[in-house]
Amino acid sequence: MQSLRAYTRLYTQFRTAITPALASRSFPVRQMSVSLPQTRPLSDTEVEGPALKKQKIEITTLEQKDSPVPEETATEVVISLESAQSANVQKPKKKKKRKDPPLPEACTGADVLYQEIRELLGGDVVDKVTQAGGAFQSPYNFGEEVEVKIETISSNGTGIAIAPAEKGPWAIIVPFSLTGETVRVRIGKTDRMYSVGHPLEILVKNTELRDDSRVQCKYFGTCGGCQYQMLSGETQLDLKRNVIVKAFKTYSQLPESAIPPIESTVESPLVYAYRTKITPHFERPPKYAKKEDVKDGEQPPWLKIGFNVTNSNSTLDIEECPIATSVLNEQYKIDRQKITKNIFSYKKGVSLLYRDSLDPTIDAKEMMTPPIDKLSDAFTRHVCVTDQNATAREMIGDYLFEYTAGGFFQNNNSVLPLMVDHVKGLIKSSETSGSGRRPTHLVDTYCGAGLFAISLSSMFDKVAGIELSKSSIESAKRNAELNSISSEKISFLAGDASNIFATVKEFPPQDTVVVIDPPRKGCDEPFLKQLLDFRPNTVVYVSCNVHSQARDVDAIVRRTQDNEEGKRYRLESLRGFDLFPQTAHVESVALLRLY
Ligand SMILES: C[S@@+](CC[C@H](N)C(=O)[O-])C[C@H]1O[C@@H](n2cnc3c(N)ncnc32)[C@H](O)[C@@H]1O
Repeated sequence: MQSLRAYTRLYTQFRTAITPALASRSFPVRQMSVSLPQTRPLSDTEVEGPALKKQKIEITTLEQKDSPVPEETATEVVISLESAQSANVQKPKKKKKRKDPPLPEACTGADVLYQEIRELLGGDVVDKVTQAGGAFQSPYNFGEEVEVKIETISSNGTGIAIAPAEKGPWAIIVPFSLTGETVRVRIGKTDRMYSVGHPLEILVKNTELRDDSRVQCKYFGTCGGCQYQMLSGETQLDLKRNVIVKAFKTYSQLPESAIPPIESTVESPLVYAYRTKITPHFERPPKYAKKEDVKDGEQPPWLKIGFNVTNSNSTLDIEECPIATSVLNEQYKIDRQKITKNIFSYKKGVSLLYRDSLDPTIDAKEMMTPPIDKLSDAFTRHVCVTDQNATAREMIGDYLFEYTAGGFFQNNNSVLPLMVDHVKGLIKSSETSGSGRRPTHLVDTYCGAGLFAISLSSMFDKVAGIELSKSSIESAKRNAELNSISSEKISFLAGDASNIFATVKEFPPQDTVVVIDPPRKGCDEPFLKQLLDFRPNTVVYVSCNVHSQARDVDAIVRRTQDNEEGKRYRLESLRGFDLFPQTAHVESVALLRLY
């Protein structure tokens, strides 16, 4: 009888929590529309930055789930509770004390957030709570509504509030909120030392920074792609500079005197319609779906094609993404209709690819044969490539790059020439502030399709690039050919970045520049060891994750300082580039030189 009461209580709690969701399938959209601007979405995957991954919606227990709650899942849970009631009710098993999951991997988004929460609550306090087994014990109930005041904006772009003293040390992270704002939130999922607070209404706005009329996307406030559309460009650049400052404070132990003044973040010429790759996704039809649901090609409510809802694994249906280029949006619109029509032919969820490309049907050699008529419509026409294995191409500065559409290439080509020019300027400064000599050799590690190796090649006598992806190396070789760089001068190798040093033994380290542009996790120990053994005069470290960059730069500087003999690296320049406007992501370029 007692167990039955327990089930009934749980069932009632559950119904109370999900009633708003059942009233509207787009629960979070409704919630956000109360007070936050309705606007736009985006994003994508892998090593490059803003990431929206396709994930299956799977909700098992009330405690585990976070809004929004899809109706079909709610029904499933109700059925299972009812069948438990009618069956021979077994005594619920005593819950085993759950062991806390391991700490997040260093330098990941989860780790950065945890470190920032530790900093706010106090490391000792957090350690005490953790030892007492309370790191995942939220003082709030799931679904509870509370008012919170935002203390700061985290590096991932969400506001962080601290729970009042009587609740104990705890944080609430609130997407789309700003420092100083008071927000009414609905408590969602719990993580290590924090709860997610879904914003319902901003009671006190930070009018100095926020102007909701800036928002250009109707999905903004719900979609997980953008965080900053309500801010001016200038504020976004300042926040990103601050992310670099914090990263070097937290992830390097370099003294302040060893960190140069961090320059202002370089603005992207395009702040909307800049993104050259998007990867929206959708799930196969749910079990309850019927073919008649797709009447006259109309999209049924259960079909969501788009990106993830912020802080959630569920998909938000998105018709267009204003930060993506127009050719991507045009193709995506057409495909949405086709997918809807054929949705019952999909047996699995799908992640789509949209890549902006110069028209690949035009002969590339012809494009690069002088005189290059850059004004010709045919040569500058952009198309959308959707086949992962097809070739995409773009012009960066005076160089043409081809690559496999599904492979890596930077996603904002409007700002790339500025970043490449900045790297050129850093290298040139060797002649004045460094060795006083022109560096003659370049090693481009993690080179992808050869962006830096090729763009910088005119500055050097010899260039070598290395990259793990064989298809990217094929592209890099072809790009050297397309841009008429001889194989005597430039070579590319497929393999682990650390292997390059064995192949460039004839490169004079004192006249060599090494460019490092690793994936988000940064460099591994074998790479750092080989780099430090080789000891090039100049290192330019480009990164889409300033936290792993700060850790690696620290290792490079301190390990040469610890070595009493010989020269030491100095961090000479640090600057952010806004490759991802409207989001919290920043690309960072560091210069290290041996003295
Ligand atoms: C951030 S991308 C940079 C690519 C290139 N520099 C560019 O800007 O286009 C990082 C690249 O590192 C490659 N990569 C990942 N792990 C690697 C490893 N252990 N050794 C060499 N390359 C690696 C990835 O395939 C990816 O192309």
